[in-house]
Amino acid sequence: MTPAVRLDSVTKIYGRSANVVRALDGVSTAIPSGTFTAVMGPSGSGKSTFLHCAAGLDRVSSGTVRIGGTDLGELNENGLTRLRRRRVGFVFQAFNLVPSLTVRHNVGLPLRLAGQRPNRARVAEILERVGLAGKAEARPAELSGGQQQRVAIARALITDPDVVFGDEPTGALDTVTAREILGLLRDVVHERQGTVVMVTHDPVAASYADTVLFLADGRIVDEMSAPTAEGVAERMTHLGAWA
Ligand SMILES: Nc1ncnc2c1ncn2[C@@H]1O[C@H](COP(=O)(O)OP(=O)(O)OP(=O)(O)O)[C@@H](O)[C@H]1O
Repeated sequence: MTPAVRLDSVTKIYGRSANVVRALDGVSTAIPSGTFTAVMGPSGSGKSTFLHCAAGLDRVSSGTVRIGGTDLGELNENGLTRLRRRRVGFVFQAFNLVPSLTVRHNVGLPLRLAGQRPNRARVAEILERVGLAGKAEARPAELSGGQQQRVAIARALITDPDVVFGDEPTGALDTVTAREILGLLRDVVHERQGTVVMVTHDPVAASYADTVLFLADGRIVDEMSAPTAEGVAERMTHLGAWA
């Protein structure tokens, strides 16, 4: 089966001459559909760069990135924009909802941007799935942080994307709410055969994933299946993350 996301020998270089930073250095990995993957590593190891390159938010310096078999390097800017709108969902630490729009309109926004009219029943179904039935007409400011992140997850799912990318999606939430959001992401993956790739600093968050990829100095240095928070924390300590 075609992986949801595949990177082959991906290198990303920032800067030039004396100030060159090799943020990704020959990264190859295949993320199967229907899995939840966490990306961990010390500060500066390349996690955000990995996420941005894998999601088509940033171009790679060399190597290839494929989403569901589409080589992103072969797409022009319009093609890349279309792919990001239709085939990729994003969930950020800061929720990034539009304050003036209702929950229903926030959730339908990716479809509108893609030139489609959001189907009310579909929006209602997604809102129910994320535990927000009855909040369709609320505005973001009327919701708790956890509820706002649920709206962001619903918005990420509305296009039925090949993959949802999360950048510290629980970083702004209290522990209990973070656990609920992680449980929701895990359920989405397992019930809908969705695919989630999440960058996190938190070993407990990573333990909700099926697989953890460990980055150090722009390379994948380890991979852990069925992770436990303790196992992930121990691995991070060996990488010098908390030295
Ligand atoms: N736009 C940029 N210009 C120059 N260097 C950059 C840029 N973005 C990232 N870098 C460098 O690339 C390397 C990897 O950065 P990246 O942000 O991907 O790491 P990270 O693991 O996400 O870090 P953190 O956990 O601190 O967010 C770092 O050395 C960083 O300084």
